[in-house]
Amino acid sequence: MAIAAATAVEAENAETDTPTSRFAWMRAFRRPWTLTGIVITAVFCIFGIIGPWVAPYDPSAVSKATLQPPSPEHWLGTTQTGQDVLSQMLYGTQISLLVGVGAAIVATVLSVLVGLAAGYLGGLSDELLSLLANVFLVIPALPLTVILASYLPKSGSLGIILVISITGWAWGARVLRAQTLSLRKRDFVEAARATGERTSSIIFRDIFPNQIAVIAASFLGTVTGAILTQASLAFLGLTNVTEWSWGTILYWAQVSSAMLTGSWWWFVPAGLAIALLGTGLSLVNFGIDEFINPRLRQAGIGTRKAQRAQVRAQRAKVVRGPARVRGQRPPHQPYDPVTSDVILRIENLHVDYVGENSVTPAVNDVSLTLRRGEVLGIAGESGSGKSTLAYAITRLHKPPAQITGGGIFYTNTDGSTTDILRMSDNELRDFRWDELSIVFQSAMHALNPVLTVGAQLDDVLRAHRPELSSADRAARVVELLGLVGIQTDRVNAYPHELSGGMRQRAMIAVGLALDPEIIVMDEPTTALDVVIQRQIIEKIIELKDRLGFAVVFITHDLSLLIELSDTIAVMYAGRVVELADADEFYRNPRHPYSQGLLASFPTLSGPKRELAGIPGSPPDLRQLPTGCAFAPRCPLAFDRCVEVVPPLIPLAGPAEWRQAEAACLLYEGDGSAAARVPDGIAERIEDAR
Ligand SMILES: Nc1ncnc2c1ncn2[C@@H]1O[C@H](COP(=O)(O)OP(=O)(O)OP(=O)(O)O)[C@@H](O)[C@H]1O
Repeated sequence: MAIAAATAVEAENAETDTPTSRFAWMRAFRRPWTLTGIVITAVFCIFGIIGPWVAPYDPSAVSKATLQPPSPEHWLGTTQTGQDVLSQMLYGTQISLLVGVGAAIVATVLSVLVGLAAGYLGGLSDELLSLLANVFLVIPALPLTVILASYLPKSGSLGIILVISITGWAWGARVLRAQTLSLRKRDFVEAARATGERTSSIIFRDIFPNQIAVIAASFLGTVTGAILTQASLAFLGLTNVTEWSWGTILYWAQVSSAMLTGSWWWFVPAGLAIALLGTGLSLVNFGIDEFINPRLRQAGIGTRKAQRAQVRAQRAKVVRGPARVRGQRPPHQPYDPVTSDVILRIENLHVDYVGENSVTPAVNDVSLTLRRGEVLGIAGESGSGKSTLAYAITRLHKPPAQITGGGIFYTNTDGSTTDILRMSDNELRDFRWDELSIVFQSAMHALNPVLTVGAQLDDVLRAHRPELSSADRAARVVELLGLVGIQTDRVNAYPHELSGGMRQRAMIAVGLALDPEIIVMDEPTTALDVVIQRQIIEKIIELKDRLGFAVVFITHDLSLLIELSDTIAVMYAGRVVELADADEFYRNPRHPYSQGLLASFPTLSGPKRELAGIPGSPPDLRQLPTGCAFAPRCPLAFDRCVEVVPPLIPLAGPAEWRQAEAACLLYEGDGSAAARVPDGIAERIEDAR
C-alpha cells in the first residue's frame, strides 16, 4: 500500500514536472512574429533617441535643391523649400514617439486607477468614477481633441500629450472596470481578502497582474492612436507646425500640394513610419499576451522535457495502486473530555438570503461545538446550507446573505471567548488566518492563475507577518510546501502547472501558513480522483495530529466524512438534524434522513449491498412545509411530524459518546426508542434499520 501511495505521489510530482525555469518567460519573445515586432519597435526607438544626432542636415534649413526625389545626397529627397526629408523624419521620429508614449503613459495610468478602483470598490465610488468615464466616452473624441488643441497654446508636444490623454483614457477605464468586476468575484480574490490582504494589495498584487495583458494591449494601442491623433492634429495645423514630427511633415506636404505634384517622397515616409510602427507594436502585443499568461507560455513552447514529463506521468498513472479500502479509518486521538476543550461554539445561528420578494433561511437555528484538535464533519445534500454555514463562521458571507441571529464564539488561548460576529473589520483581519483559516472548494479557482504558488504563500506571510524578512518568508514558504508534500522546487510553479491534488495541497499550505487553530474546509477534495482524495485526507489527518488544529470539514461524501471526522453534523433544509460521534453515526444513524443518506453510499466495509436513494428532493427553503422539513420524504413520518418542528433531542447511549442528538419526534421522551409513536411505526423503524 505504501508503494502504491508513493507511486501516486511520484505520479503527481511527475505530472507537474513541466519546465518552469526562471527564464521560461523569455521564450514568449522568441516567436518570429513577436521578434519582428520587437525589431521594428526597437529600430524606431533607436532612431527616436539618436535621430537629431545622426540627421545629415538641419531639418529646417532651406536649400536650392527643391523638390528633389531621393538621391545619394538626400536619401529621402527634399521639400519645396529644399529641406532634407530624411533629417525631418529623424527629428520627427523623436517627437512622434514622445507624444505617443507620453500620452499612452498618462492615459493608461488614468484608466488603470479609475477602472480598477471603480470595479473593485463598487458602490458610490464606482458610480462616480463610471459617470466620469461615461461622460468622456459620450463626448466625440475627435471634435473634443480638435477643440482642446485649438484652445491650448501651441506650446508643442506637452499640450498635445495632455489633450490626447484626456480624450483617450475613458475606454480603457471602462474595459478594466468590467474585467475587475468579474475578477473581484473570483475565488482567488475572495481568498486574498480572507487571508487579510489589504485592499491596495489585492488590487495591485492580485487583480492588476491578471489585467496586464489588457493594460499592455491598451497601452500599445494608445501609443499608435496617439501618434495617429498627433499626426491628424498636425495635419490640420492645430499643433506647433515648426516642431518636426511625422504629422508636421504631412502638414507641410499637404499645404505645399505634394500629393498633387506627385512628390511622393515627401509624404510617403511619414505615412509608412506610422503604419510600420503600428504593426510592430501589435506584434509585440502578441508576445506580451504570451508572456503575461503563463498558460499560453506553457502551451506554446511544448519542449521535449515537458513532453517527456507528460509521458512519465501517464505511465505512473497506470501503475497507481488501488484506493485504500474504505473503512480503514486512520486512528484518531481518542476523545478525552478533560483535554478536548471547546474552541468554537456556534449558538442558534440564523443566516438568511434576503431577496426582494422572498427570504431563504439557509441556516436555521444551528448550534454546534468544535473541540480543540478535532474534526467536525458537516454532511447533507446540496442546498442544505453547509457552505452558507462555513461562510458565516468565517464571516465571508456576502449580500444577500445576512446573519440574522445567534452567535459564533471563539475560545482564545487564555480561555476568554470572543464573538466572531461582533469583531470589527480590523479584529477580523487579524483573526482570520492567524486563528481561523479556510481551504476553499476549488483550488484551481482559489489560486491566482498569474502568481506562482510561492508568491501566493508569500503574500499571506507578508500581510500578517510584516516583521519577517524576505529570507525568513522564503524559508517558511519552503517549509510549508514540505509540510503538505509538495516538492520544494515547485515553489516557482504556476497553479496550472500543478496537478489537481498538488493545487489542493498548495491551498492547504496557504491555510496552514500562520499556524491557525481552526481550518474550515469546504469540499476540499471535490473533483479529485479517489487516490488523490485519499492522499489529501491522509495528509490533513497527519497535519492535524502533528500541528493540533481543529477542522470544520464540509463534503457531500459521507464515507469520507466518517473516516475523517470525530463528530458529524447532518444538515437538512438549513437545520442540523443529527449530531453524533462519527463511529456511532456510522454504526447506528438515528435520523431517518441520516439513514437514507448512509443507505445511498457504498458501505465502508462488509458485504456489498444495493444502494438506495432518498425519494423526492429537498424542499424549497423559501416555502418550507409545516412541521419537520423531511416529513414529506420520510418513510417513518406520522401525523405529528407535519405539525411540529422537531428540536434536537438528546439520544440515549453510552456515557463515552461525545454528542448524540437527533431532530426527530421518534426519539421524544427518553431518546432511546420510538415509545411514543403510533402503532406500526416501531416495526417500520426496525425494518428500516
Ligand atoms: N446568493 C444566494 N441567494 C439566494 N439564495 C442562495 C444564495 N446562495 C445560496 N442560496 C440558497 O441557500 C441554500 C443553501 O445553499 P448552500 O450553498 O449553503 O448549500 P450547500 O449545502 O452548501 O450546497 P452545495 O453542497 O451544493 O454547495 C440553498 O437553498 C441555496 O439555494
